[in-house]
Amino acid sequence: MSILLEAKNISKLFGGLKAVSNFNMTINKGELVGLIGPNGAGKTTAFNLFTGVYQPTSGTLSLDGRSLLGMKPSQITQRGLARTFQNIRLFSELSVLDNVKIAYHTHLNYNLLEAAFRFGRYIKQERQIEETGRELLKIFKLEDKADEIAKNLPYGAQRRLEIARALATHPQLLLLDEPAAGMNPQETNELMDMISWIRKEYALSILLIEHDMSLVMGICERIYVLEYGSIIAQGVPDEIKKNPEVIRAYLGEEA
Ligand SMILES: Nc1ncnc2c1ncn2[C@@H]1O[C@H](COP(=O)(O)OP(=O)(O)OP(=O)(O)O)[C@@H](O)[C@H]1O
Repeated sequence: MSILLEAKNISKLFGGLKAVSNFNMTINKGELVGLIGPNGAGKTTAFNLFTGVYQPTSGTLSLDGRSLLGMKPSQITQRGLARTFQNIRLFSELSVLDNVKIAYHTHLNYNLLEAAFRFGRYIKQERQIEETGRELLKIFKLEDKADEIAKNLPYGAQRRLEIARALATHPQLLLLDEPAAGMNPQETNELMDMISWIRKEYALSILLIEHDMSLVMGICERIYVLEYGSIIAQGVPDEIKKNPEVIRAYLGEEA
C-alpha cells in the first residue's frame, strides 16, 4: 500500500503550550482513518497543520511524497487535500448548488481572459460544473434543495453540503472534522453509509475526527488516539477498544 499523507515528528507550540507534540501519522491511499481523543487533545490543530492554516514548529509533512511545508491553504487544496470544519462554514447566503459550484471553480483550467476569448469552452465547462454539482447533491440527498439558500437547510443537511463542497475540489484526501456533530442517530447512520460510499466511488483517503464512537468504530480501518497533543495509541478498532491507555484516557464511561 502506498503512503499518501505522512506527518513525521510534528510539533506545534502556542506560546508555552504544546498543542501537538512529536506527532507521527501515515495515511495510505484509499484508507479510512479515525483520529479521536478528549476535548483539547489537539485534533483540530492537527487538521490545521495538515491544511496549512498553521505551520508546524518542527517536523515534516508530505502529501504523495511532496512536502507541504510552507504552502498556503489554497495551494494545499489544489494539491488534493480538502476538509470540512467543526463549525460549519458555508456561503450561507448562496444557494446549495452555488456552494458546490464555487468549489469546482478552484479546479477550473481557464482564467477570465480565456473565458472572454473562448466563450464556447467556458460555456461547456460551466455546463459540466452544473451537471457534476447536481450529481454530488444527489449523492448527499440534497438534489431537491439545490435552489434553497444554504442557511435555511436543516443542520444535518448543512453538514452534508459541507462534505459535498469539499469533494467538489477533487481531493485525494478528505479531512472531516466531526461530520456527525449535531446529527440524530438516523442521520448519523446515513452519513456513515455516505462516507463509506464516497470513499470507494472516488477512490479517496479519508481522515475523520469524530466523537461518535459507533461511527468511528463502525467505519474506520485504523484509529489514532491523541491525548495532550501526543499519540497514545493506534491500531484497528478492536485493538483500540481494548487498549487500557485509551480506556483510561477517553473511553472511560463507555468501555
Ligand atoms: N490558535 C491557538 N492559540 C492558542 N492555543 C490554541 C490555539 N488553537 C488551539 N489551541 C490549544 O491547543 C490545544 C488543542 O486544541 P484543539 O482545538 O486542537 O483540540 P481538539 O482535540 O480539536 O479539541 P475539541 O475536541 O474540543 O475540538 C488546546 O489546549 C487549545 O486551547
